[in-house]
Amino acid sequence: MANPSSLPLQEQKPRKNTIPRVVELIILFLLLSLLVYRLFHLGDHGWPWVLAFCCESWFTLIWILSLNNKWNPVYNKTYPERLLHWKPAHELPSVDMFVTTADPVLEPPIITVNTVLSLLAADYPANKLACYVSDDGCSPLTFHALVEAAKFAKLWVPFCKKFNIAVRAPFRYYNGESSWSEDSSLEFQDEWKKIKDEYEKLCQKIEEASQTSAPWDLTVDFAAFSHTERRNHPTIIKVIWENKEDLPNGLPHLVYISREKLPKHPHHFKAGAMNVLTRVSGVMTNAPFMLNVDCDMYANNPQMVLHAMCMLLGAKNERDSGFVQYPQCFYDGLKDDPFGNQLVALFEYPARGIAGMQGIFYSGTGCFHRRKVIYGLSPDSTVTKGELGDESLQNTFGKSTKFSKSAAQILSESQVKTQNPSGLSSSLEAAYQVASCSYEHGTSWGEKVGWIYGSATEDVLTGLTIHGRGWKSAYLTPEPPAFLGSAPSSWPTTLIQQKRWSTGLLEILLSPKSPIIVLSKGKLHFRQCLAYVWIQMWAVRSIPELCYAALPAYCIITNSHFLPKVHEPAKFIPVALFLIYYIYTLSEYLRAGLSIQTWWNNQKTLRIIPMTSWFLGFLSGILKFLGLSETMFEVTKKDQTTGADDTNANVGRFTFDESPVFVLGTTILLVNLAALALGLLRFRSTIRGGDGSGVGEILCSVWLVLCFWSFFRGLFGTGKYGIPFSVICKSGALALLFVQFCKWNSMG
Ligand SMILES: O=c1ccn([C@@H]2O[C@H](COP(=O)(O)OP(=O)(O)O[C@H]3O[C@H](CO)[C@@H](O)[C@H](O)[C@H]3O)[C@@H](O)[C@H]2O)c(=O)[nH]1
Ligand SMILES: [Mn+2]
Repeated sequence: MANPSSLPLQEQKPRKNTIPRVVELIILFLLLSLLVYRLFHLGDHGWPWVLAFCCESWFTLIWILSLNNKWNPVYNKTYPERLLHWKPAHELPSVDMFVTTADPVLEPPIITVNTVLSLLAADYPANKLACYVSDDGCSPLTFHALVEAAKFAKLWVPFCKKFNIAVRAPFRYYNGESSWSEDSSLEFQDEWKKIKDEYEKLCQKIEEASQTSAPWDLTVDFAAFSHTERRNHPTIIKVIWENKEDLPNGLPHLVYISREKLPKHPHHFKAGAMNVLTRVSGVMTNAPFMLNVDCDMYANNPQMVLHAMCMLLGAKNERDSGFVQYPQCFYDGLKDDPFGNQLVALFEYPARGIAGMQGIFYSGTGCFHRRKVIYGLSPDSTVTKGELGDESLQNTFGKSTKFSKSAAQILSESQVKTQNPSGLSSSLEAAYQVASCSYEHGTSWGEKVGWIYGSATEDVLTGLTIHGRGWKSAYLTPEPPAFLGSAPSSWPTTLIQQKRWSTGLLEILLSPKSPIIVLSKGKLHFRQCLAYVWIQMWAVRSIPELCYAALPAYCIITNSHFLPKVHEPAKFIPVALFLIYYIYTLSEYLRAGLSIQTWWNNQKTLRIIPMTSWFLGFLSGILKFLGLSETMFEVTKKDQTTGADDTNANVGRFTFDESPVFVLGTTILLVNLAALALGLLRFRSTIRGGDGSGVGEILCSVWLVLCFWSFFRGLFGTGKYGIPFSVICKSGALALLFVQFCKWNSMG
């Protein structure tokens, strides 16, 4: 038998992919044939033909990019049980765990508390872990909840470890009917009930505190919160719990941080919060690895640290695991993903393929970073004495001597553990210093080190910067999933989230940090660059999508055509494309274990989102580029349970509000309805052929109406299920304008 300590901690296996590849190439061939056909007939038709040609060229380009993404899918397997043979527990490296929260209303503290509890209970020596919570909401309620949570953790964590509980976020654990069977030991049953009671008390305390306006005594522990405003307050740092005796079976440190905020000062949203977390943890515990999660992403697999360590310590070459990313998965997802926001297919196909190149993108949560990578190191780079000099360090990392020392330790990879003989509180002064607004002034934070500023999708930008230095990243998909979060539970929230993402991604593409510029510096792989371009073009893709969607209606209204006629053999090209493409996507969904309904729901949203959210994202990205406005970060609302209550028929129903995204969507629907009405009036001549619009245009228009079916229902819905009257009016006016435009054009 092999010596267990010589077995690899991780393996990467390519995933067989022959049939999808062949189909992808067939689709590419068909797209190219369509383009050739169009080119040959360019002279015979008007501008709809030219526009169709442009759009289809674009779609072909996107197809090539997506083909590149999916070409070499890989699968990583990790062996946490071998890790313990490999290294005794007390030699495992430390990990600082970061949780960000920003708004006690949109992100109820009980959710953050559960995430924190799940992290504190991870299967890892407790004296190697520290948990830091950043609260951009500066909320005494969040702080209060965490203080109470720490008390509960003293029962919860030992209970989880003693009985090897699978799910360590109590709200999920106690959600199941009964988590024990008849033959569980009496001792277990007793503790189970006792702790369930305690958890209910905890929930009640937090609930009560959120009802009353100021239940806490602002004079004692909460004094720091008096006279604070969310956007204007000094730093607050509280060591809620400290593992003073350094016990491996104790409870990890728990620290609350609300960084300083001043009204006119740029705070860089989550990226700014992450940098403060990085620095405060640097002066306090300075672990070589950092895990970060959003407040709603609880650890669902207690071994997630061990799995990540297999990759971080077990990669043949350190450069192969600059960071380790777990997929974003969601709990209690609505049945059949009505809003298309559960991202399963995205994390199964493109993500796995990109993992086979330079590595998956950093996606903001469920990610382990090497601190030295975040501090700007390149793989194999050796740090010179000069760079470790005080002056150089302070220019890069700021004026705190304590922080500079900690950074020097990380950069020179000296194994000496930060000795904090007098405990975390001895670092408080330095912690306050590095969390202040002015600290980053004149340093490299947000530029070369830390989370990079300048995009609402700071995650993709930060990951790109890391790949740009030559690091690779690893994608881990253990079973059960490492982290689970809450997907937006409503349609407006989904569209707003997509808008933020597309804007943020476009911001990167248009900035000096764009992948194309990074590519020219030499360390970003070419195919990886294409993958970044693919995702960062989301917003831009709205334009050809909208144009192409306007074509069928335009042609029907003006009685012209942009598709081959029924009698032409060339008609088989679009028909084959349509059929093969949709069968291909359906097979992807089925292989990933998703339902046909999920596939169809996703296909619909894949048409709606680009034409609505991404288009608005495009506009705000361009405005920002022209310096006319600043982009914002609208925090996504988190619900504790979403689909759990299946008896409620309205769960997953589409709701609408007055947002411009709905004006766009409704307009597209109305235009197509108008076109179809006209087409029906002319139905007989349409069927007979001639040079006017034909069956193809009608079918396309019908298809669009099907894709926008939720909007169709919204026209007749009442209350929040109906599209607001003002939106219908605006859309009606826009639709009329479009019809009028078509008429002018056909006359001119
Ligand atoms: O000023 C801010 C704004 C947000 N956040 C936190 O950032 C996280 C993500 O915000 P959320 O509203 O949940 O956005 P999502 O769109 O769901 O987040 C995805 O997309 C973001 C980039 O747009 C990434 O940062 C996230 O990690 C990724 O999960 C949450 O923990 C927030 O508390 C802050 O700490 N400060
Ligand atoms: Mn989120």
